[in-house]
Amino acid sequence: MVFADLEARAAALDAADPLAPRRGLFHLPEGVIYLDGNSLGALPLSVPGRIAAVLREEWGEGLIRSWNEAGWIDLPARVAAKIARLIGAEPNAVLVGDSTTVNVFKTLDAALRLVPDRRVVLTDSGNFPTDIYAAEGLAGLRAGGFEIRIVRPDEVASAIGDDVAVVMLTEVDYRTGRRHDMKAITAHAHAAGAVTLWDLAHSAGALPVDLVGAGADFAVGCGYKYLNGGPGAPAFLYVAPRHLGSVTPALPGWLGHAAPFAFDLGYRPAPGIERMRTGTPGVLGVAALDAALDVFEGVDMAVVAEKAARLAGLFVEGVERACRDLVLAGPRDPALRGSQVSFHAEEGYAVMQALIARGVIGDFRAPDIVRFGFTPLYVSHRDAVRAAATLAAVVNERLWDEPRFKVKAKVT
Ligand SMILES: Cc1ncc(COP(=O)(O)O)c(C=O)c1O
Ligand SMILES: Nc1c(O)cccc1C(=O)C[C@H](N)C(=O)O
Repeated sequence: MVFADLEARAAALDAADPLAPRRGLFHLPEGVIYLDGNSLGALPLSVPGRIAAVLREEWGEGLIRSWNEAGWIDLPARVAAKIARLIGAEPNAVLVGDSTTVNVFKTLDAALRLVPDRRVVLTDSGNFPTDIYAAEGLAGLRAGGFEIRIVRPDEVASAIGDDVAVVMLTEVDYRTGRRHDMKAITAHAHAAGAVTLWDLAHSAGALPVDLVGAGADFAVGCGYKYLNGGPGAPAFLYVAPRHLGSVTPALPGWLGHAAPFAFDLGYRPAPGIERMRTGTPGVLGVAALDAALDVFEGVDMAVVAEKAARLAGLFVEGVERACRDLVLAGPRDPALRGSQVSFHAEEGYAVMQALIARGVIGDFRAPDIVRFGFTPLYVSHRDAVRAAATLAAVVNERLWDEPRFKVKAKVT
């Protein structure tokens, strides 16, 4: 076997892995090595039963009474508190709901209102496009608009000048895995009189995040990636408590009112983070996310990050040893990246399809990136080594060179 030594090392690491028992909390299809939890997390086994109970008992039997009797009305806040622990936020500073894109729009608007005399939103070319689209949409609605200045990721710190109102960044680059230094950039932004908005889509549930320690102002993130809330799961947003009193939502809604059931015609914001709520939360999605988040109970995110670094390290070592044609995209140092690694690959789309056909699921990102997410709660060290061996075989033996692997699907 090509990787006999790596296999032996992986087996020893698995045997000593404190997170290994967590794998049993997930449904994982037979014969699949799942390295795409950075796009859609795997299904926690607790979710189907919880959804069935919400449907049959709470909705079916309880009907409208369940808002009070099953606690639907407080459920988003309970879920938000679970997420808050994972991202180093104050428990009352996170709101669960809407999509990440909507939350970018809402928090960016709130951030800009804090710095009314400036007209630049600084971001980088590694940001996920939806954040920039949402900013463009907002710019079109605000009197006088604002400039969206896009620089290279390595230029961000030096580009924070005294005209910048908001530094809006995704902490972990969705393509390369490169990770920004949140604390340093936030300090830099504050020194220049700007505020920060962090997209944690590829951070929350993958890495230790410390919003309070970094002094972050605003943040958003996804529920369906490392938080395993299921396709289209509710997203979240964060507003630092020091800003909450002065933040008014761009799209106020009745459930964000100080007294929703007074049905006043005039809007008065709720005192806390609830003021950012636009409308009724999707209870089914929030309940699924609630059950899913239990897999993190008692988990130390520092231990998750250490395992992620070992998994990715084994994978990169295996791929680079066996396969000269693949070039690492993004940082080699685990301290500088998130929980994923990517390679530049010629015919990357077909390579990924051939890999998926052999039971190793990652994804492809244009123009030439094959991307692998390592979710330490359910990926083993052996998985990482076997995935590397399968990828090397696909590339070295040109197993991707079949017409069926070149047909582009609607969703990649
Ligand atoms: C960094 C980042 N932000 C935002 C999104 C989009 O989030 P949503 O589909 O919840 O709007 C994604 C992925 O789709 C992402 O990777
Ligand atoms: N949200 C997705 C979807 O509905 C279908 C396919 C992929 C996604 C993703 O989340 C993509 C992801 N943000 C990325 O990093 O590429």
